[in-house]
Amino acid sequence: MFFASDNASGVPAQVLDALAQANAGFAVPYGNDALSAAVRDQIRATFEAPGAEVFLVATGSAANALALSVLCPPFGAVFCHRLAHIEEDECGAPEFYTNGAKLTLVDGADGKMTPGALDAALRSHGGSLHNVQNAAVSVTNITELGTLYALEELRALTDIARAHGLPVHLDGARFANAVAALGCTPAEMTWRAGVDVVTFGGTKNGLMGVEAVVIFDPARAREFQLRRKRGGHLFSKHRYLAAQMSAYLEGDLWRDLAARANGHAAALEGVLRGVPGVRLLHPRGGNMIFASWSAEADARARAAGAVFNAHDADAPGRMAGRLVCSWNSDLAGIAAFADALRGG
Ligand SMILES: Cc1ncc(COP(=O)(O)O)c(C=O)c1O
Ligand SMILES: C[C@@H](O)[C@H](N)C(=O)O
Repeated sequence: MFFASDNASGVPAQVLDALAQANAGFAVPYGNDALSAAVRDQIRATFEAPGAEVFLVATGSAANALALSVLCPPFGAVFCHRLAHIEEDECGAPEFYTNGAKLTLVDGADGKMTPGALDAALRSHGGSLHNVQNAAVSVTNITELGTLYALEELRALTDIARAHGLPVHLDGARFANAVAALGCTPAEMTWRAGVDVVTFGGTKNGLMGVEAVVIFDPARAREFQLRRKRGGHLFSKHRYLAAQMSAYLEGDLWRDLAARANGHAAALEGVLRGVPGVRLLHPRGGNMIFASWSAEADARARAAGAVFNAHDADAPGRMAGRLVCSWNSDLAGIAAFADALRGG
């Protein structure tokens, strides 16, 4: 019954095997080794973007903050949902790595910006010398509330950004879960949908700690390279990041792992719908569910060993939780969780 986060999941054997294989002998450092070069090519092929530049880092926050630093100047503003991870959970890293840019927050139900709200925010900001200048738009898919932007919804936002002359960053910490849910290709959810820079997440989907920043405009790549080094995020023993990512891409393991995590969440959703008093708070887009229940049910579940993050409830006296499923969640734990909520 461990639903705290997909950051808590283990690493599949294929990835551990790849690390062991990459451990043989010596390899030149800092990403100049053959395996790192091969992985960059593998990612370009996965995204159908032969001209893209690819950079591996070890955390999603570093990926986001460094990506935004090449899109937004210190006097700029990044427009994002008010619950965006870059706003809520990165301790000011985007503001730090952009040397002071602001995050301008946009509202929208279920963690999703609407084109109208984004356009209104862009029109009402940055109009004069006295304002921070509108500089970029950031979208998360799967969102922080576990919901999903359809391709046409994503395109509607990027069209608004383009109309205002702004680039788009996609926080893809759960990119694989979104692609698996949409049944689309990586290209269709990125450059073909108007995204300029994407973080291709691996850590939540089974890797030990690797995220790939994919920059579709190579003109921005040199600055990213320098900022990654200056920020202390250029791994010297880079082959171990590359080995994880190589296994992840091999045979589309990344899609399979995400489909499994999404499948476990679908099973959990199905069971929860049958538990009296449980309310689902947002449409499930992938591997995360937000739901509420009585205080008594919450106490029973936690006493039974369920581990999950508390969330704002939908009514006084009720409790709520974020339930995150991983590639290696187990169906027995899902059933036990529902039984604990139900009370027997
Ligand atoms: C939507 C989203 N973006 C980015 C991150 C950042 O990842 P990290 O915790 O590796 O910095 C997370 C973390 O889980 C996340 O949920
Ligand atoms: C910080 C926390 O939200 C983390 N990003 C997670 O999704 O578990």
